[in-house]
Amino acid sequence: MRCVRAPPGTGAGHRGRIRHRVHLGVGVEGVPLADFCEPPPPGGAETMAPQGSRAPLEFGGPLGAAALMLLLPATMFHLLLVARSGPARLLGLPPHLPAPEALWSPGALLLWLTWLGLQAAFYLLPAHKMAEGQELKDKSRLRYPINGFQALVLTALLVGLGVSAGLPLGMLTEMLLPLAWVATLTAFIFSLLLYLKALMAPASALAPGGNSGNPVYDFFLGRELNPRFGSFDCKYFCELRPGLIGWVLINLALLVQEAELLGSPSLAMWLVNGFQLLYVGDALWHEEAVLTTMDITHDGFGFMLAFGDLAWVPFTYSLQAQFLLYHPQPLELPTASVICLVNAVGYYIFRGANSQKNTFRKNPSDPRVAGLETISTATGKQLLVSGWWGMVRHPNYLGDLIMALAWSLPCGVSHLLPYFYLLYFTALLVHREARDEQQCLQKYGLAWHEYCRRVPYRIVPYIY
Ligand SMILES: NC(=O)C1=CN([C@@H]2O[C@H](COP(=O)(O)OP(=O)(O)OC[C@H]3O[C@@H](n4cnc5c(N)ncnc54)[C@H](OP(=O)(O)O)[C@@H]3O)[C@@H](O)[C@H]2O)C=CC1
Ligand SMILES: CC(C)CCC[C@@H](C)[C@H]1CC=C2C3=C(CC[C@@]21C)[C@@]1(C)CC[C@H](O)C[C@@H]1CC3
Repeated sequence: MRCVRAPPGTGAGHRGRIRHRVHLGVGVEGVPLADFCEPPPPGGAETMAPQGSRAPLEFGGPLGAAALMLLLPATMFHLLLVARSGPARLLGLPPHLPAPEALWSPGALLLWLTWLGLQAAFYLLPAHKMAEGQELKDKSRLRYPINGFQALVLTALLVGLGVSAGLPLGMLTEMLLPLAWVATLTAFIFSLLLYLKALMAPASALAPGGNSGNPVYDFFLGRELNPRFGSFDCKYFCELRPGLIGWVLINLALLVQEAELLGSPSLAMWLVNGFQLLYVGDALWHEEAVLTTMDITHDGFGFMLAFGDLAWVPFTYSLQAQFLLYHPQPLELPTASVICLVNAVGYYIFRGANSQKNTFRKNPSDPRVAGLETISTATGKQLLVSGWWGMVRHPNYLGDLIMALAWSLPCGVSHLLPYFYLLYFTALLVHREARDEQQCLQKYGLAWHEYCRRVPYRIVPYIY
């Protein structure tokens, strides 16, 4: 990287800030390295990163993408089948493969399309706030409705009305297989349409990674960054609405079904439902924060996210509740209290870290974050180096993982199956953390190196 001194008044200088500013190691003649590094060219850091066919391939390239496209749906169906089997062995074969008619049901298709339509209608309702996304390559910013929490409340009201009018919500648990099947088909068809749409999109609309030229890889990762039909943003809609709200609705149906079978829901089922509802409610309450995640700012919308959002999240994230319906677990109050404490600690770290960063990114002078130590970077942005973000480089992942543990503990320790989410999520976050580090290194260069020196652990203090 060529290094020059940033002229006074540019982003790299940050004169006049009342902040404990940290200098980035020492460059030539004792001038801090941060003040030397050339800011990225107009268009932002994205323009510095290799794009299109020059971008390094992720996920094992086309072969890895093809394998994942088979492996992910296969894993989801394996989990759905094993959860209802007697032995519930994560690593064993399911006792029987479903007959084709157990997978296909026109009723499930109708229900699924109605669900997508309902959530799309809620998305299109007037929003109390419109948020702006990150700056795009062409310097424009997209606008997004902030009404996800409203969609959750409206769904709850509608389901509540339905149940009081006699809707057999518990029956949903018997449709999970055909629903998962139509969700997977929808994800395939949707990704294909998005891929074709992206062939006509201008270069400026393409995602940095998903336009390698290899159709399998690009189909998996997604070619277009923010595919839209008018003002309807497909990726933003799918990331938070049908899948996340569907997840808690499936959980609720499992709770209702358990109550019908046992007379009342078990304490373990209450805990799993409560914890995961808190998580989903929190995500929708802080909906705006999703606009800065790599899924929205970096990844295209292809099979990975379409399948992940529409099928993987509702049908595998509800695994603990599925397991509990078929394998009820006794849970004493003292154990339940300890599990609640674990979830509370996880949530405290997760929310504290996410809110601290979001507040800082919105307004670094906000009194809640103004006293924190920072490192200046050549882009003009700063990196927090104390508070949550001074403990490890991804404190929010740590909190998320602790919560994942709390969601499995109510299922006891007799089976590995309910711990699948914790295992998968650890792998996902380790991989995601590595991808984020790579992107931050491209964005912040030397300043990121300095951050890594100051905060050496990635997710778990003193361990990783
Ligand atoms: N349940 C699930 O399946 C999943 C949950 N999640 C959760 O979603 C949330 C969002 O995660 P994710 O999108 O991965 O990314 P993060 O919220 O962790 O954001 C990473 C970004 O934060 C900024 N940043 C990093 N370090 C600092 C610092 N020291 N000071 C200030 N800014 C910093 C950088 O962006 P910049 O500098 O450009 O602002 C970086 O790219 C997390 O809580 C995660 O646990 C994520 C994936 C899946
Ligand atoms: C199918 C593959 C294994 C990968 C799928 C990944 C997706 C399931 C996740 C990618 C990023 C996600 C985020 C969330 C849910 C899971 C997916 C879609 C959240 C919405 C969960 C709640 C948090 O508060 C915010 C998360 C943002 C990222």
